[in-house]
Amino acid sequence: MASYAPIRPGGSLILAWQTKNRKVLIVGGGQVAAGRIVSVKEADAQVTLICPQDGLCDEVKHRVHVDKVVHWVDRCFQDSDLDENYDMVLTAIDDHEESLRIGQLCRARRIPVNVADVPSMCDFYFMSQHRDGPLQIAVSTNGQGPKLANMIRQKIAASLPPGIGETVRRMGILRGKVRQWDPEISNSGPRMRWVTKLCEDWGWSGMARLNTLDEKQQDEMYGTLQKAYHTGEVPNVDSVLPPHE
Ligand SMILES: C[C@@]1(CC(=O)O)c2cc3[nH]c(cc4nc(cc5[nH]c(cc(n2)[C@H]1CCC(=O)O)[C@@](C)(CC(=O)O)[C@@H]5CCC(=O)O)C(CC(=O)O)=C4CCC(=O)O)c(CCC(=O)O)c3CC(=O)O
Ligand SMILES: NC(=O)C1=CN([C@@H]2O[C@H](COP(=O)(O)OP(=O)(O)OC[C@H]3O[C@@H](n4cnc5c(N)ncnc54)[C@H](O)[C@@H]3O)[C@@H](O)[C@H]2O)C=CC1
Repeated sequence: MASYAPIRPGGSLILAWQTKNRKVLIVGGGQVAAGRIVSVKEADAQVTLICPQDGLCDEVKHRVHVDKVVHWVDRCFQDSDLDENYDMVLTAIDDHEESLRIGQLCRARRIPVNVADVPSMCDFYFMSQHRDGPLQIAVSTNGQGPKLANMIRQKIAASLPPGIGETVRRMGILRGKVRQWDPEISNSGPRMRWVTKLCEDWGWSGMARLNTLDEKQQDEMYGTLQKAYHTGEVPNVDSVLPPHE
C-alpha cells in the first residue's frame, strides 16, 4: 500500500485572494485601518472607508486626501452601509461591542469579514507579508503570535537573494513564451515538464541571471530556448545567459 502524508487538521486555508476591482469596506480610521488600506489597495480592490473626521490618523488622511485611493465617508458605521454589496468587510475600531455587532451583521449576510479585535469573528486573518514585485511571502501564526509572525517574516525576507522579485517576474515572461511556442491546450504536460526541468537545472542562481539581460539578449535567449523546447532539452545555463558578474 502506498503511504500518503497525514492530514493535520486545525490550520487555515491559505490562498492568494484575487480582489482586483472588488468592493471592500473598511470601518475605522486608526493605525490598523491604515495597514488594511495598504493591504487591499496593493491587491487592487475598490475601497470605501467609513470613519468620522476626528478619528482619522495621519496615514489614513494621507491615503484619503493625497493618494486619493479610498472613497471616504465622514461618519460612524450604519447598518444600511451593508446594503452596498461589499465583497469583504474589515473593521478596525476601538468600540468592542460595535465591532462584534458589525461582525455578526456581516455573518448574517454571508459577507467575508475581518474584525481586528475579535479573532473568533474573523472569517480570515491578515498575515505578515513580504512583497517584492509579483513575489509575496506571508506568515501566519493563526492568531497565536502576531508580533512573532512579523519577526519570522523579517527573518525569512532577510534570507532571500536580492532581485528575487525581478527573477520571478522574468520567469513569468518566460512561461508566457513557452505557451506561445506551444499553445496547444492539451500540451500542458510537456510545457510543465520543460519549465520544471529548466528551474531545476538552472537553479536559483541560474534563474537570477535572467535579471541581467537587456531586451536584445533576452530575444536571443528566447530564440535558443524555443528551438531547444521543441527537442525537449533545456540548454545549459552558461550557453544562453551571460555569466554572473
Ligand atoms: C488574529 C489576527 C486578526 C487580524 O487582524 O487579521 C490579529 C489579532 C490581533 N492582533 C493584536 C495585536 C497585535 N497585532 C500586531 C500586528 C499584526 N497583526 C496581524 C494579524 C493578526 N492580528 C491576525 C492573526 C495573525 C497571525 O497570528 O498570524 C499582522 C500579522 C497582519 C496585519 O494586521 O496586517 C500584523 C503584523 C504585520 C506585519 O508586521 O507585517 C501587533 C504588533 C504590531 O502592531 O507591531 C500586535 C501587538 C503585539 C502582539 O499581540 O503580538 C491583537 C490585540 C491583542 C490584545 O489586545 O492584547 C489582536 C486581537 C486578539 O488577539 O484578540
Ligand atoms: N488585528 C491587529 O493586527 C490589531 C488589532 N488591534 C485592535 O484593532 C482595533 C483598532 O486599532 P487602532 O487602529 O489602533 O485603533 P484607534 O483607536 O487608533 O482607531 C479606532 C478608530 O475607529 C474609529 N471608530 C470608532 N467607532 C467607529 C464606528 N462606529 N464607525 C466608524 N469608525 C469608528 C475611530 O474614529 C478611530 O478612527 C482596536 O480594537 C485594537 O485593539 C490593535 C492592534 C493590532
